Amino acid sequence: MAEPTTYVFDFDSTLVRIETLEALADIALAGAPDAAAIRAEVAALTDQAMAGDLPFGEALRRRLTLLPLTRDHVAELAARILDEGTPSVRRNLRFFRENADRIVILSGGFREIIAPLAAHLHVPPERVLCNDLIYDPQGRVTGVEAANPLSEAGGKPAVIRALGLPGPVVMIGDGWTDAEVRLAGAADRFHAFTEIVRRERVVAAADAEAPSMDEFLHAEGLAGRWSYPRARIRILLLENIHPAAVERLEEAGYTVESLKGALDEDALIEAVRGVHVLGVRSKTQVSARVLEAADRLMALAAFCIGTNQIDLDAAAARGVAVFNAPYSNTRSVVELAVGLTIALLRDVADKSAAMHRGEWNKSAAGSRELRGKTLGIVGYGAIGSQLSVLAEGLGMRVVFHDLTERLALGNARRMNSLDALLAESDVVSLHVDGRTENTALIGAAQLSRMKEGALLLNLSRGHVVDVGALAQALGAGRIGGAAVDVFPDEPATNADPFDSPLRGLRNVILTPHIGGSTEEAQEAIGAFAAERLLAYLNRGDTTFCVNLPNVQLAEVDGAHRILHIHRNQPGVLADLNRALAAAGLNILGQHLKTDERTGYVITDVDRDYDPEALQSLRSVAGTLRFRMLH
Ligand SMILES: NC(=O)C1=CN([C@@H]2O[C@H](COP(=O)(O)OP(=O)(O)OC[C@H]3O[C@@H](n4cnc5c(N)ncnc54)[C@H](O)[C@@H]3O)[C@@H](O)[C@H]2O)C=CC1
Ligand SMILES: O=C(O)CCC(=O)C(=O)O
Repeated sequence: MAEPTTYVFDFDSTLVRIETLEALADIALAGAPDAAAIRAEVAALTDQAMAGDLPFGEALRRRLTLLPLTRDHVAELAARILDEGTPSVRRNLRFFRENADRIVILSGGFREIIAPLAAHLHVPPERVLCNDLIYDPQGRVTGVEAANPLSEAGGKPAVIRALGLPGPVVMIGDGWTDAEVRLAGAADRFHAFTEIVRRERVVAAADAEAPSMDEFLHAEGLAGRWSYPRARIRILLLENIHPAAVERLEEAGYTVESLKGALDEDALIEAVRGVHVLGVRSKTQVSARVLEAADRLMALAAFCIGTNQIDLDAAAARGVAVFNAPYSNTRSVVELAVGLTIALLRDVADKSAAMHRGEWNKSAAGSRELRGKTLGIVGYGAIGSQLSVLAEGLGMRVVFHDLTERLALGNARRMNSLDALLAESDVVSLHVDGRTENTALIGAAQLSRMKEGALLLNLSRGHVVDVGALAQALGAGRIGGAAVDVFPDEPATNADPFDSPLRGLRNVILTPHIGGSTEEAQEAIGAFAAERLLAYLNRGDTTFCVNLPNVQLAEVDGAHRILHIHRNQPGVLADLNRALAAAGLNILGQHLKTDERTGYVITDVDRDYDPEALQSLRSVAGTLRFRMLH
């Protein structure tokens, strides 16, 4: 039987994202007047040694001489070393724990710092090969044990050879001293680890480059041949999505590209090829043509509420899961609607513009209080119903109209028809969703049914109002004022021009689709939508998915998970289970959920199977998408 492979891991900038001596310098030099200069000198010496420009032993001694290090400083760094774990190491803890008997940690660093992380990874102390600090009686660091080969140049290959390992040796690290292990013949393969720092000379000397532990495990066949390193999963975010989302997705190991504006259909068709996850806001039209070109797309996120910009049916027909953030910006929209209502009732926008022109016009004519007026809310969903509560709190009477049965909050009254609502309201606020049937929901006929001088707010979608008809009604004085946040044709970026028949009209407040654009809302949306994407990518969870059956799933533990999305047609589950049985899979758990067009089957299986045999699952009739997680 072949002897098992030993995996030898460097520590600094490999298992942890720090360089120990630089982190110790920060602690030991805190508050010292020359701290920055000494810190820079320490970093320069580390770089020279790791790039192979300075012998390791000399660099180590010179750095230790520069620092007033004590036992307390070392203890302080050791206490927080688990927090410094490299991101891709932290998400692959299972690999370390399950293979601890095949792992060696090899480092020119210090035992006190490495030991806590080694214990966390279940690597036994005798497999931690590193330097030992020596202290004087006052606890000051005076150097390292000189007899240890790791304190000198060429130490790493010597130590590995001395182990006399019977099987192949694979080295992974970021520095020249790691490359030397392979160059000296003490390792059979060397992976240059570049997640934290990338050194050309080290990469050039390596058999392979590992931008993350996922890539290393994949290259070594350690995660199973079906696994796909997360860094190879490309996420494209458009329309200036909040950095909270980018950070969260990158931290989880995915490759994220973020663009400021929206893309038109042709540009998006080009951009979406090879992309696994697309994130948009309200302006990017994700049409059937775009989806057809999206050869790798698994998931799509609308970092907003509305999903009318996405062809949900076409996405479902390709097994592409679509998510949104249904609640994160609702409060922001409601607050703006309240503010705009007051501004319209008091003619604030025109009075302010006049003041800017140098005109003083103190008058109560036409200015009215909010209190006692009737607010008509069209669309009593998450936003409409929240507005209802706030408006009542401000003393308004509320009536609402919705197509579906909704619980009336407070004293709000349901109106059986839109016309009845229009006839009774002093202020009409639109909060319907952007379905196509809502095009021109408010046109000339509806405007003519509103009370003389009533106000109209549209913070829903541009096509819901016929803006030509609204401009006419405003010009004729039938409507007393309007606040419009959304438009049938919105510029794709801030650099593009805006035009509308509503421009220049009296008591009309125009805002550039900013109902949900508050810092709070954008951060909350970023975090929420990113979590939904991660739940889907990492465990197949479709909670809050708007176009596939919703299944809430826990993390897969001790099993492999097969995700199978198919057309909802008779016999798929039976065929799938026949194929699973033929592939020799032992099923540990299975969920099936369907809606009228799609079925979603999640099968957790024992890890012991032939991956090739799984290919047959792709040919089960009706299959739209098939994915393996482990
Ligand atoms: N201006 C902005 O920045 C923002 C705009 N929005 C828009 O606001 C819309 C509403 O958001 P939510 O309240 O969260 O959605 P929601 O889905 O919770 O509520 C929409 C309600 O409108 C009702 N509805 C749809 N068509 C109707 C019709 N013709 N007549 C009467 N009721 C109708 C639905 O039954 C539903 O109860 C979103 O779909 C989005 O288009 C959302 C956030 C920010
Ligand atoms: O600000 C955005 O991206 C769009 C907000 C919006 O309209 C929505 O959430 O549906």
